[in-house]
Amino acid sequence: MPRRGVRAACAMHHGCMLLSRLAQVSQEVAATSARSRKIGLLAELFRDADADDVPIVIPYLAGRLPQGRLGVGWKVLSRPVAPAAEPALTVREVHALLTELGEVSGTGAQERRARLVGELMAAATAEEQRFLLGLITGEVRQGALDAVAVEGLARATGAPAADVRRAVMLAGSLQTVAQALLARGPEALEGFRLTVGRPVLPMLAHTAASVSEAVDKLGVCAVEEKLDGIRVQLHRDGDDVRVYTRTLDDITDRLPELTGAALDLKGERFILDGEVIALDGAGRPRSFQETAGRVGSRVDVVTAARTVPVSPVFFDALSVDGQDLLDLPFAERHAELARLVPEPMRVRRTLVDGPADLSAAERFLADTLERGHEGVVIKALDAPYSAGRRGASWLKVKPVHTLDLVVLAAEWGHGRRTGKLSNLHLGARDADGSFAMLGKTFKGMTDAMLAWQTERLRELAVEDDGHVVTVRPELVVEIAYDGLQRSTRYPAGVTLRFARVVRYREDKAAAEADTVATLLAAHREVTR
Ligand SMILES: Nc1ncnc2c1ncn2[C@@H]1O[C@H](COP(=O)(O)OP(=O)(O)OP(=O)(O)O)[C@@H](O)[C@H]1O
Repeated sequence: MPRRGVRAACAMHHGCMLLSRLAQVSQEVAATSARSRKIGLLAELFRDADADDVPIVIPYLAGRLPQGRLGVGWKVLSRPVAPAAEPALTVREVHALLTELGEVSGTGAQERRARLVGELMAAATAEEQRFLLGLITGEVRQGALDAVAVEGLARATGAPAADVRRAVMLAGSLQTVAQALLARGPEALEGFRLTVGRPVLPMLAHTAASVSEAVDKLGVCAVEEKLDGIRVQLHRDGDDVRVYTRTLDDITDRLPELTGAALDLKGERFILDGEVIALDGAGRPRSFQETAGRVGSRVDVVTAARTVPVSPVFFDALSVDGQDLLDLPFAERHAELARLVPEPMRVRRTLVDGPADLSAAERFLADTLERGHEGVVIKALDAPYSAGRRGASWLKVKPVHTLDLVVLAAEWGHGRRTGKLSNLHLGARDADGSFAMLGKTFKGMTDAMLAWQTERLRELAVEDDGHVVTVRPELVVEIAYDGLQRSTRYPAGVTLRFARVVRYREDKAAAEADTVATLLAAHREVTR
């Protein structure tokens, strides 16, 4: 520091934000539990911010690193460095340096990383050092920051919050919308329209404990089979077909079957929402790993498609013939879907006439489980498509409960597992954005999973004491368990019984993991 290139770029923008401001606001937002105060703090920050700083400011406030992994360990980070007396670092300088840090590789990488961290810390004040440490180790997480930021942006720019939310869902990125809003004002929101070829975040479901609970809540509803495959969004514009995952990755090339299916449909322009799944000759689902393998690997697509062919099964239509259907009630969207997509390519469903018709819904669930699927999704017929949100109008019911937890640390294995990171420390999200450890498991992992997790966890490591490797809390893993038991050794006062790994959920971010509160609510009998 100072890094000349970055400084020069910054000097041209008078509004270049100082890191000290960001650190200060971050602390204030964390310290208050009042949502309106958080919104006010963020609105004030956004008003002062340069539009180009905002795509950095938002993830840093939320505790996310846009660079992904930095490869810097605790040993390097915790080395004491005399702090700067005066704040001078800009947010953009820090971002450039962390980006450079993330790109360091090859021989001498460790020394080079240590030197960069030293430079960064020496340029930071004591308060900024604390902020950076929290950011890099992933300890600082502001849960739900994005929702508060949407409101803050609305207040700072005078745009209606609902319009900002809709733009974010259509853009699939809060940062993009924030930048456009601050650069051009509320009119910029008109640029974010549903467009064939541009993916939007999918609508998600809440959990219901039983079919009757769901039908009670929703009244007249559709009960649909819940297929345990991979969520896909299919876009067709003439001959151009694109397939996106739930995290908006383009996987068109990996699933040639979907391009074929899209081109066979009668419509020329549409966006469909559904699941892709590998079925056996009898139409029963093959293992989830087989479906996931098709989506996860790019190697020899032709052979893969021959050995494990997958089928698309659609359940919603977002756009047909250039008409945006998002705000239409589900019943009307489904009518469009049925017009376009023939029966075998749509999920099975039954319509239920409210609680009086409960037995029909229960029979449908039993039949769906019988056919090897994991449960049902029960949907209100009058609800719009709330992209990117866990709408209250989709409720999933599954007999087997699993948890999506975050790996906090892992222990080096023994015997057959020497050299592998084996025993996982599992955490659930807590109200303050941190993670509470719920227990450990080394069960349920295949050899391939062990090898994979060892490699991934080493990349995320922040500390290794030779026994336990502490990692940035980023990997989400799906855990099956037999219940909870009280334990004073864990912060939530409970631990999982017979926890075992089902699969890694790379499609989920740590912020989407299950919370301590929902876990305790689901096991009230243990905690009472
Ligand atoms: N008929 C259906 N309607 C909606 N989603 C379905 C349907 N069948 C299967 N799904 C899948 O179920 C998911 C909805 O569950 P949810 O939004 O809670 O995500 P999730 O946490 O990944 O769910 P889970 O962990 O239960 O698989 C969808 O993302 C989709 O992939």
